[in-house]
Amino acid sequence: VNVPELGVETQYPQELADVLSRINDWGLDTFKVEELSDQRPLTAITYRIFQERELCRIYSIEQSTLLKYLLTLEDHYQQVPYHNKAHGADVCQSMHVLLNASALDGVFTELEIMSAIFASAVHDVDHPGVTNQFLINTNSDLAIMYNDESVLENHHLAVAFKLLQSQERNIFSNLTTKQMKTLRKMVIDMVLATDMSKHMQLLADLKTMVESKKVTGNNIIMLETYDDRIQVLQNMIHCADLSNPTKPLDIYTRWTDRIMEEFWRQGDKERDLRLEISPMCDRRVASVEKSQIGFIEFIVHPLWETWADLVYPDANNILETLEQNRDWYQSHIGQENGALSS
Ligand SMILES: COc1ccc(-c2ccn(CCC(=O)N3C[C@@H](C)O[C@H](C)C3)n2)cc1OC1CCCC1
Ligand SMILES: [Mg+2]
Ligand SMILES: [Zn+2]
Repeated sequence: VNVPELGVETQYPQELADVLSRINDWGLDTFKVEELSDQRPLTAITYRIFQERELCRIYSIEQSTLLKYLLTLEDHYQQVPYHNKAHGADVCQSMHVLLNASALDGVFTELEIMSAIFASAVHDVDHPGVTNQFLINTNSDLAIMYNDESVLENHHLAVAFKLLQSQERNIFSNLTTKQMKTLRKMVIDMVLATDMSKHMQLLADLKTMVESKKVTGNNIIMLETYDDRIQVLQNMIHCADLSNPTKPLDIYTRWTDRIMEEFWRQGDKERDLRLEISPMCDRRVASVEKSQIGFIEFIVHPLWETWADLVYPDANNILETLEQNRDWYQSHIGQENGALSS
């Protein structure tokens, strides 16, 4: 079965190839891929990463099977402002770059790498654009199904694995039973780690690992146990999920626009339901810049500072960009949308 060169049909083959040639760079413009791929950023980016890492050859994955899975996966991302297929594509590409840190050279097996790329691509599939707390507060079917515990993250995993059950989409059909068992466990552990409620524990464990960091002669991290290996991958996908503030400013501000619109729509629902409006979800008292500064100060910078210690000096530029972006938001408090800044 012949497949399109870039995995997706496009009226702009040369431009799309040019943007995708930056697949290994931290500043790849996911929005440009979204526009040039006819709204197929997740398929285009993930397909390119599988090619880049020769995963189809290593695991005998039919390219047409991979594309069928990716296109169906992409169609199962909902049309919400932020947690849509572009976010899935962005986290997948960010993870791909983080896996390339020289401090991690040769550390992870190809199966662990494929698990990490797959986990990132699927990590928010079928996200409804509201938080776990909202689903719990509104007695949603999903909260009932998952007993209020990591409701969204459990759902993303169930959808992702269910899509694999059809033979024409089963990209892992040529893995051994043991490999599939390992992949499934690692993907579950990584996606569950993207639940914000796990953040403090993840960060505490990462700090402990950094303090007792063991490296080889050429400064490569040594990870002996499964727990150590999965802990690094869990923090890695969490970093990728919280990477917007570390990207070039023009890209970062577009993600901010999207997350705020998603939060404000949740606030609109809460207002209509006579529920208390969640923090940062009331479009009438927006302080977009202050929210981002708080998000960076309390969550993103502590996490990325620790990650930068672990892979020192590979993430230094990322940390630098994060600090510059924080300063930019600091100097732009209350200016942008002219809204009353509380
Ligand atoms: C570009 O801005 C953001 C980008 C990403 C996030 C963010 C936080 C945690 N995650 C991981 C997923 C998650 O757990 N949640 C639960 C809740 C925090 O809502 C998040 C959206 C999803 N993602 C937050 C961002 O900004 C904050 C939210 C509005 C202003 C400050
Ligand atoms: Mg999520
Ligand atoms: Zn996410």
